[in-house]
Amino acid sequence: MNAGLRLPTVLVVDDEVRSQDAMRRTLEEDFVVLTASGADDARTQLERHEVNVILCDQRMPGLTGVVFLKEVRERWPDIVRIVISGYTDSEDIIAGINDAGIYQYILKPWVPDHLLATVRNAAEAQTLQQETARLDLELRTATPVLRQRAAHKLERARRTFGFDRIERAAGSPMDSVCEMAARVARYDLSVLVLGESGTGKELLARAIHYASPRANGAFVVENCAAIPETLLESELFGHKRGAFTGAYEDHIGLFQRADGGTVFLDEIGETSPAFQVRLLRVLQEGEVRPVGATRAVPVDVRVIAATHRDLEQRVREGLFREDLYYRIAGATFTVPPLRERVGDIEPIARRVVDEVGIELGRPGASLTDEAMACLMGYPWPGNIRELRNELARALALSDSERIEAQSLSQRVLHGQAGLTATASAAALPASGTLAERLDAIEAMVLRETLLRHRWNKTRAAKELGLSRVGLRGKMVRFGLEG
Ligand SMILES: Nc1ncnc2c1ncn2[C@@H]1O[C@H](COP(=O)(O)OP(=O)(O)OP(=O)(O)O)[C@@H](O)[C@H]1O
Repeated sequence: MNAGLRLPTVLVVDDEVRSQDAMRRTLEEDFVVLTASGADDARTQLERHEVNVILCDQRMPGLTGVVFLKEVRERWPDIVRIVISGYTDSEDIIAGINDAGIYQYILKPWVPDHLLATVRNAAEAQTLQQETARLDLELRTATPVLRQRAAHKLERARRTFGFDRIERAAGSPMDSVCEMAARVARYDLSVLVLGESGTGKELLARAIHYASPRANGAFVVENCAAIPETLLESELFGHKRGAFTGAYEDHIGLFQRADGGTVFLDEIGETSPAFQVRLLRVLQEGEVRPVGATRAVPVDVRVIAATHRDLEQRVREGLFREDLYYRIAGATFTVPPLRERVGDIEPIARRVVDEVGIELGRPGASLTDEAMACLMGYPWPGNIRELRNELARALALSDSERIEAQSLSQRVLHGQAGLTATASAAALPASGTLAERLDAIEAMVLRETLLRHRWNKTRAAKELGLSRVGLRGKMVRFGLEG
């Protein structure tokens, strides 16, 4: 161990002292280990120390680990979250995996080597982003060898978070969104990302950051709808000790922490007029004044905002300030819902199964063709987030590493939402030429019928009034395989 290096800090939250001790012994060579026996204790530790990784038991007095980690995600989004649980808790955890943004869950009884490897990987993922903030200096001042190393690290971050990370099929509507966004990324314009929940707005914002000259700086995320307004101001702009009850120490806000980088303000449409005034002032003046402070601090950040609302409509209704709207909407992108880009389902599902497989400790997981066909026949009102939850649940319930159609939930299995919604406006593609929209509907009907007939082409063709050869031709055209 090198005494000169600062070890990353892990906070272990467990009400059993024996488990705390066992984890401390496993981790203490590589990490500074803090412990807490419950949520209150953990909050105090998080307020006092800079924690890199949190390891939390799912069974806690008063609330579950996942619920607590959701709060941690909202208040301290940079901390990597790991939950430890018994097998019987898995349904709860799966339901909360995305909400709480859990990096991994570890099953009890845990094995020391596995626990240590998981926490090491988590800490590495966390430092990757922080390291990029230091690269700028390194790049400017370092020897050629160090400069090369810094450039290599930045390249790694770009690969992890860049436009290539946004899975899509060839010719997807996301191609033009990514192409335009990549162009805009180079300039210091504010960006507004519109789109339904779970469509990948944050992913697009991250890709813009890493394709921008600010890539060496931090990318910080704040969900404006997740915390009460007073806390939001203090989170973004910081506060001075004693500014309000509970402000025991000075707190540096996200704008200052992201100096030189990008702040992603999610759900901006939910903010109040009073908050909008404050934000507008910060953006106009390029400085923040922490709550309770007398002096303002200059900050240099690019703002990318996102909302699932129709923001122009909210401006017309007087719910969102017009001047702020024009300030944040330097360039606007709309991420289409998944049902309008059915072709993207396959590559996204493959990526998600890979990721979820690793998160659940089952790497190498895959989908049968029948399961994939079910995914493609369903309209995904909750978009990619719903797809992710569905696949995590299906993999957890599968006996093998290959997810069968039978492991999918009833609504996805029977394409029921797809079938009923085919007739409803909700599933109809809302953009594209008439021919493109009719194609999307035709593909959905074919998929659903084939699925019901378990890919028996003779029966599906009969029901649809097609010849077998005619059906085969359409299947090739729409890329449908049983
Ligand atoms: N094209 C894609 N390829 C792979 N994964 C994707 C893609 N789009 C979204 N995802 C994944 O889907 C999940 C939801 O994406 P993200 O959080 O970016 O959506 P969002 O629109 O910002 O959601 P919300 O509005 O609810 O905050 C994330 O896990 C993200 O990694």
